Amino acid sequence: MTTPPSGTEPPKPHPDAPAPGSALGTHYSGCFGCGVDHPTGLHISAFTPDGLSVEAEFVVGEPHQGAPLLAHGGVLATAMDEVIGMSVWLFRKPYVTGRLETDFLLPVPVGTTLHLRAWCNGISGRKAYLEAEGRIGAPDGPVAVRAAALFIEVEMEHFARHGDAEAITAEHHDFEVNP
Ligand SMILES: CCCCCCCCCCCC(=O)SCCNC(=O)CCNC(=O)[C@H](O)C(C)(C)COP(=O)(O)OP(=O)(O)OC[C@H]1O[C@@H](n2cnc3c(N)ncnc32)[C@H](O)[C@@H]1OP(=O)(O)O
Repeated sequence: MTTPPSGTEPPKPHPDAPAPGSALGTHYSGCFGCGVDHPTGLHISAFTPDGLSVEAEFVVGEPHQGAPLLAHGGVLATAMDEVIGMSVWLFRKPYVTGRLETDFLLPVPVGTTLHLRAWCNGISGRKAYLEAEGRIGAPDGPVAVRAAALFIEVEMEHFARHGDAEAITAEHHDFEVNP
């Protein structure tokens, strides 16, 4: 379910994608994954090396523990969901996570810098097929976490109908919500 149908081409950068090397802002200041105003969130900040994929560093801290001095798997899955969500946002359409598969390959001690990377393998209709990995200590370090995801394209109206329309219009002036 997270593998693109055969024949699906890898996507090309959107004409309005950020330039290679650009930092990516938060999609919502209150987001648990990337929100700058979230009091206890992961505060992931990322950049795109090529307008197609996303890279970020996440330092595992004491608030992220499951077992003593080891990262909680759910926190790591959240970090993967976040960088994958950032990468699909590069295609300039709103998507939500439909399915997220996560493999935990190595324990991740508190104090570790996880080097995260997310990319898209293909888009077919409303479905985007994405992957991510988290490597310990360096961009070419050992892979500790791997994820595969199916994201589903929605209308901006999805967030207004199920969430907070005013917060969306306040932070997304480039989208028309509930015209
Ligand atoms: C302001 C900020 C902006 C930007 C905001 C960016 C936020 C990013 C945040 C990080 C990412 C998140 O955590 S997002 C939050 C977590 N996710 C959610 O809350 C999503 C909750 N689920 C839903 O709202 C819904 O189930 C949807 C939208 C995913 C799908 O509902 P729908 O629109 O009615 O469409 P539906 O017909 O059911 O599905 C469309 C196609 O996808 C397939 N499909 C759907 N779900 C799945 C699934 N889990 N596994 C496999 N396949 C699936 C269906 O079989 C179908 O295939 P076919 O029959 O066409 O072949």
